[in-house]
Amino acid sequence: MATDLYSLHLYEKIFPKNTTQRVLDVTILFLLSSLLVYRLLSLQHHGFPWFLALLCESWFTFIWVIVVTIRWTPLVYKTFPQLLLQRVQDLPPVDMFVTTADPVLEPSIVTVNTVLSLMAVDYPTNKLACYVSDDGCSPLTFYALVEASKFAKLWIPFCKKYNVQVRAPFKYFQSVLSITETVDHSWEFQQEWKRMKEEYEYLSRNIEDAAKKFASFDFDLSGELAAFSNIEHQNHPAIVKIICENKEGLLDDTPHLVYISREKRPKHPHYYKAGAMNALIRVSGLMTNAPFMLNVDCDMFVNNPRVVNQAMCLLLGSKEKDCAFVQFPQLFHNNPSDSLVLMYEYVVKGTVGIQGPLFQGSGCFHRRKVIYGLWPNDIENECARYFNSVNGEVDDDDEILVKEFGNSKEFVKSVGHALKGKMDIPMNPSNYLDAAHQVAGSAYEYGSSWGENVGCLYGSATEDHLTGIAIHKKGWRSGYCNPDPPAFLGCAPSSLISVIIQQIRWSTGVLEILFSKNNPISVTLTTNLQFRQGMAYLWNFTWGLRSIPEFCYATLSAYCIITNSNFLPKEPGIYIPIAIFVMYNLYTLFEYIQIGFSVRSWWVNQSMERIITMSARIFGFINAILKLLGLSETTFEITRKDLVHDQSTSSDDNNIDENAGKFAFDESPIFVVGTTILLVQLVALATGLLGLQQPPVGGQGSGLGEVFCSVFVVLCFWPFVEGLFKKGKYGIPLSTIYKSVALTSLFVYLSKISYTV
Ligand SMILES: O=c1ccn([C@@H]2O[C@H](COP(=O)(O)OP(=O)(O)O[C@H]3O[C@H](CO)[C@@H](O)[C@H](O)[C@H]3O)[C@@H](O)[C@H]2O)c(=O)[nH]1
Ligand SMILES: [Mn+2]
Repeated sequence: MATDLYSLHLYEKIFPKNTTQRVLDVTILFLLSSLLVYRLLSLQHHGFPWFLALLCESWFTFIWVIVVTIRWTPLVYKTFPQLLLQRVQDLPPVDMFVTTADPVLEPSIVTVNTVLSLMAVDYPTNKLACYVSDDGCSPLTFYALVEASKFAKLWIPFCKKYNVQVRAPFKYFQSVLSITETVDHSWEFQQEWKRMKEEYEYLSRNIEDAAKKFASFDFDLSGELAAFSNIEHQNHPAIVKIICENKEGLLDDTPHLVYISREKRPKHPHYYKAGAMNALIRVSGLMTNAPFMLNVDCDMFVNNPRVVNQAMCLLLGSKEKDCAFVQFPQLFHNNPSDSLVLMYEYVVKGTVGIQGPLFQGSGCFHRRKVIYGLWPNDIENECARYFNSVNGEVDDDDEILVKEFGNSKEFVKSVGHALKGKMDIPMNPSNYLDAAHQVAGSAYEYGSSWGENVGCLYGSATEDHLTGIAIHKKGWRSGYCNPDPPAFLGCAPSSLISVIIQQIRWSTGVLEILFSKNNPISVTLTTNLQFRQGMAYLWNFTWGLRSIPEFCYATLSAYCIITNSNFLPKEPGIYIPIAIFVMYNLYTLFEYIQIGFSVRSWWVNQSMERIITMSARIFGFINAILKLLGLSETTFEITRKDLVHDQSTSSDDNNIDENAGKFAFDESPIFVVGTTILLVQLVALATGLLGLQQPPVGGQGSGLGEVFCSVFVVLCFWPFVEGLFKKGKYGIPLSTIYKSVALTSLFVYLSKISYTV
C-alpha cells in the first residue's frame, strides 16, 4: 500500500541557492581566523587578558565553523498533500499523543483545545486515535476531556462542513469575533456558528467552574470520577479510560479518545515526559497500534488541519529508511517574533540537507517501528533478529520480544504486528483495557529495554534530543515540513523567569547528553551518524558550555578598564574585530529583515540571547556538573502555559499582555549573575570616565575598544538597568542588588591584585 502511494511523488526537494550566505559565512570565518593568527603572533608581548581573549575567540571560531558546516547545503521539502485526497482509503492509521502534567501550570482548557484541534484534523476519523497522558492524575483534566468530547461531536462536523481553518476553538473564535467577519454568510452557517460559539463558551465556563471547585477541594469525585478519589498524585495505580470509542469505524463519528494516567509509586522513577511518552506508546500499541504516532505538548494546538496529510507526504512518499520521523517547527501564537523562527529558517534548513532535523519533542510524527528500536537494515531483512520463526505469524511469548518490550502477551503480539507492518488490526480499544492498565504500570519497564533502546530514552531532561540522536546514529534520516499556515502553534513562556527556567532545563539536558556515551563526537566516530549531522548535534548540545566563554569575554572589557590594560589589538589590528562585529551584526539584522521582522525585534532577540546565555545557561552548566558528580537529581520543571480562553473575548489577534516585554525580577540567584555583570561594567565605565585608572603597567592601557565593549554589554543588559530603578516586581529586589554589589567589589578587588602581582 505504502509503495503504491510512494509512486505518487508526494513531495519535491528544493535546494535553495545560498551563495551569498556561503560567501558571508566564509568571510566571517576568515576574519575570525585572522584574529586568532594575529593574537598568536603577538602573544608574548601581552599578558593574561590577551591570552583569555585568545581562548574565547578560539571557541567562538570553533562554533562558527560548526555553523558554517551545518548551513552549507540547505534543503526544503515541498509537499503535495492534495494528491492524497483521492487515495483516502489507502491512508494509514495515526495515533496522536498529548502529554499534560499539571492542571494548574497547564490549565485544562489549554489541553482541551489541543485535543479538539487534533480530533478535528482533515483525516479519516476512523483512522485516528487521540491519547492523553495526564501525569498530574487530575480528575479535573479527565472531567474537562469528557466535557470536551461532548463538544467534539458538534465541533468536528462543523469544522469539516465549513472547512474551518483553525480548529482549536479558542483560536477560531478569537480570530473570527463576530459573524460578520466570516466568509460564509449563509443563514444556515450563521445559525450553526452562533450555536458553536455558545457551546464553546459553555464548555469553557464549565471547565472554569470545575477548576474553581477543584482548587477549593469541593470537587465531587463520584460516578466516573470515582477512580480519582483517595489517591495521591505521585502515588497511585494506573488509570486508563476510554472517553470516545468509534467502535464501528464510522467516518462521521469522532476519533477514539483515551485518557491515561500511568501508575506512579514513590520508589519507582517515572522519568517525567519520557516516561509518559513510553506509557502512551505502549497503551496505543495495544489499542490501535497505528504505524505512525504524532506527539504534541498540551499547549501545541493544530493550526493547519491538513497537517497529517502533510506529514504523510514525506512518510509515505520516501523510502522508509529516508524518513524515520517528520518534525514540524515549534512556533508560538503569543510570541510570533521569537528568535526560534530564525533558527528554523537558517539552521534547521541546513540540518534538513544533511541527515534531517533533530527531534524537538513536540509536533513530530514518528514511525512506530523506529521508536521500537529498529535499524534501517532490519527493514531489509524483515526484522529477522526479532523472531524465532519467520513463518509470518507472531508468537506472543517470543523470548527476544518479551525481553525487549516487557512481559505483556498482548503487547508483545502488537509489537510483532507493528514490526511486520500489519495494518489490518481491529480498532476496538475497549478490548484491551486490562492489558492497558498492565503496560501503564510503574514496574512494567523493569528488566526490559524501555528507555534504553526502545521508546523515548531516559537520562536527559531533554529526552527529545537524546531520542533523536539515538535514531540518527543508526543511520535513519528524518524529514522536515514547514507548511503555510504553520502546522502547530504553542504557547511561549511569557515571563522572563519561565524563559530562564526552561533554558536552564534545556542546557542542563543537552549537557547531560554531551557528557554521556551519546556525545556527538564519539557517536560520529563510531556509528552511522554523518559527520555534519554530528556537528549539528554538537552545536545544540554546547548551548550551556557557550555561556562560559561569553561570560569571560563580557567581563574582560571591564577587567581591562579597571586595571588599565587591554585585550583588544591597537591599530591596525583593531580593524579585524571591528570588521567581525559590524559584519556579524549587519548580517543577522539582514536575516531578520529578510524574514519580515523589525529592527527592534532583532535587537530584543540579540540582547535576550546575551542575557540568557550569561545567566540561565551558566546555571544549566553548573546543574549539569552537579548531576555528573551525583550531587543533584534530574528534574523537569514544567513551563507555565497561559490561560487561553479569556482571549476569546479580546479584540486583537496579536493581543499580548500589556506587561509583556517588561522584565519581572525576583530573588532568584539567576538575577544576581545578570545584575553583577551589569554592575561590573558600570563600575568599569565610571573608573574610566572619572580618570581613576592607574597608569598602565608596561605597554599600553585600555582604550576606546574596551569602553565600546563595556557599553555594548550594558546595552544588552538594558532591562537590568531599568530594573535597578524600578520598584515592585519589575524592579530588581534590594537583596539581589546587595549580593551583586558584594560580588562586584570582590571582582574589582581581585582584578586589581591579580594585575599588580
Ligand atoms: O513529568 C512530566 C513533565 C512534563 N510533561 C509534559 O511535557 C511537555 C513539555 O513540558 P513543558 O513544560 O512545556 O516544557 P518545554 O520546555 O516547553 O518543552 C520543550 O522541551 C522539552 C524538553 O526539555 C520537550 O520534551 C518538549 O517537547 C518541548 O516542547 C508538556 O506537555 C508536559 O505536560 C509530562 O508529561 N510529564
Ligand atoms: Mn512547552
